[in-house]
Amino acid sequence: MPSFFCQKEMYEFNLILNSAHTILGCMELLKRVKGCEGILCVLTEKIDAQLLNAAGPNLKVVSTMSVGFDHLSLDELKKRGIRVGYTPDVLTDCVAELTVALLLATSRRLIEATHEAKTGGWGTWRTLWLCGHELANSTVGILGLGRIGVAIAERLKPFKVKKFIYTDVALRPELANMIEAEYVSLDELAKQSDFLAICCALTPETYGICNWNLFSKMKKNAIFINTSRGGVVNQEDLYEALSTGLIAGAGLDVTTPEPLPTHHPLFTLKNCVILPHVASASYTTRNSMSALAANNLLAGLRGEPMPKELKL
Ligand SMILES: O=C(O)C(=O)CO
Repeated sequence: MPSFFCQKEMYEFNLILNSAHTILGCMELLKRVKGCEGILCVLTEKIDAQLLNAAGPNLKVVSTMSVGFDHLSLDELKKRGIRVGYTPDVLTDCVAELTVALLLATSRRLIEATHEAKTGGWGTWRTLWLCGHELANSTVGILGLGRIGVAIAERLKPFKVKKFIYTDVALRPELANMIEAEYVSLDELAKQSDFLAICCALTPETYGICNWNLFSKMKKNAIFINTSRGGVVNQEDLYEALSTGLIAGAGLDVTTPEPLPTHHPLFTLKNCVILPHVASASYTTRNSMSALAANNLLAGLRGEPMPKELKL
């Protein structure tokens, strides 16, 4: 995990780098942050009251190499006057691209198909074998319309999608106009969507919002795609919806927990495609995220405006 902890000396910053490709244990992390002025973290590191107390009063800035910030206790950071940097925009294209790939892999059953081809299931050509659902003439719903939702819609439009609809805590007229998306209620989003892409941040309001209540209103042919955070989905309800044919399929890049244990029931379902949180995993994007996170950190340490600061 590329975490850095900074202590300012006379002219330079002293970097304490976790260069191991593992998450530091809680006790180790608490030990290492002591006295630091800045922390550069990734989304697996919980920045909560315990960690902030361990860091102590020198801490001025937390820079997360992620667009999501549900791993940060914002109230605690605000209370202590600690500035926060994050990495929006630089990953939008990459996440949108992966979302489209996951949507197609799920709706056209690509993982099942390659498995059949490899393992002898490929017999004579059969009329309905491995049939899926196509985007042409479909209605695509977006739950949480931000930059990423718009980028997904822009990429899906050439597939001849008939209509884009969205819901959010408020109307997003500027973004919606870019993709000619219509605002609907959450119920209507569930009822009308052939493809439902979840793009909202994980907040107390969105925690578990994709639950039986939502799935039970969806179409039987609907494909559910989540590249936001696992916490927005009630996974027991999703399992029930998928295994009983209430909806046609789900593609998940995010789960609860991560990694999802290999014995998890969702892994037993052919109509559930699960990826290990790789939406932003391109060399270009990860480089941009790292550079932005480092620049946010340095600006915060120097008391300068950050390239991307979260307003607390
Ligand atoms: O930046 C984030 O929040 C991610 O989830 C990276 O994919």
